[in-house]
Amino acid sequence: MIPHHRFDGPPDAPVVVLGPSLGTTLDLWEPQLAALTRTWRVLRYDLPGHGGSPAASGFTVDDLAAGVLVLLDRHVPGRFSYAGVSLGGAVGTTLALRAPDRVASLVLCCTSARFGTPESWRERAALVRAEGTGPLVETTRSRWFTAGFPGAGRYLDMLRGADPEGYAACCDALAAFDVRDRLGEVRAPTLVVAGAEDPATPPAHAEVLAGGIPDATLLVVPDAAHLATAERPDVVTEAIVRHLTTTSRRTA
Ligand SMILES: O=C(O)CCC(=O)CC(=O)O
Repeated sequence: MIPHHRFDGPPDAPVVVLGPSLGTTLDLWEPQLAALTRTWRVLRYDLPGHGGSPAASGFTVDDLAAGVLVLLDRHVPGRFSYAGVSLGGAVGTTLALRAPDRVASLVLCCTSARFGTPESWRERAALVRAEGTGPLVETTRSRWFTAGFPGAGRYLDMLRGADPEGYAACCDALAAFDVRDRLGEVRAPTLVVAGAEDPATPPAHAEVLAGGIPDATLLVVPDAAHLATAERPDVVTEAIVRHLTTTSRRTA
């Protein structure tokens, strides 16, 4: 399952892979692109049924990570850094567990070692299989952004554009994801970012990640909900650049 993807930035620069969240496309990372491509070759990818990736069913987060690794093996055989939001962050944690020698540095944004109950994800998957993503849009607005954030529209359009089966299959993958007992195995230096007002993956989830990963630091971003990278790029982009710069010097 090789995802639709896009490279930006200098071809010879060190690589950072950017993973999107459920319901968004690789354009989620547009606010960070200019800053990151000054130093890194940026590889962004789409989840199944999102953006340019065809829909698929019956996959796990581990399968998503395997697809990213196949993509990297084709284009970037060495080490890489990785930053992911939510489901994209779960893919990053999985890559750090599967390929510890490859992941030089990790950024986990608004994500979790376990995302709520499997039942809640199965219910969401069933709703979307029956009715599409339309019924989710207004409740998602208040999970993704704090009230009054003016830039929500383009991100909610990504959700509206997601293929129902692809979205539902990602929910199934989240239902089965639980790496709480494996966080101590993550070797990559990790920045954990939480939105202070994120109801989907609240700061308590970030505290579990930062407490369990041996070399982790935690940043809680004020005035941000689930898509903190989009709502507070002023804070988050600078933190990601600083972390990648510092840790790639330490580990390259
Ligand atoms: O955003 C994700 O990748 C998973 C968590 C989620 O779906 C947040 C939400 O829309 O409620």
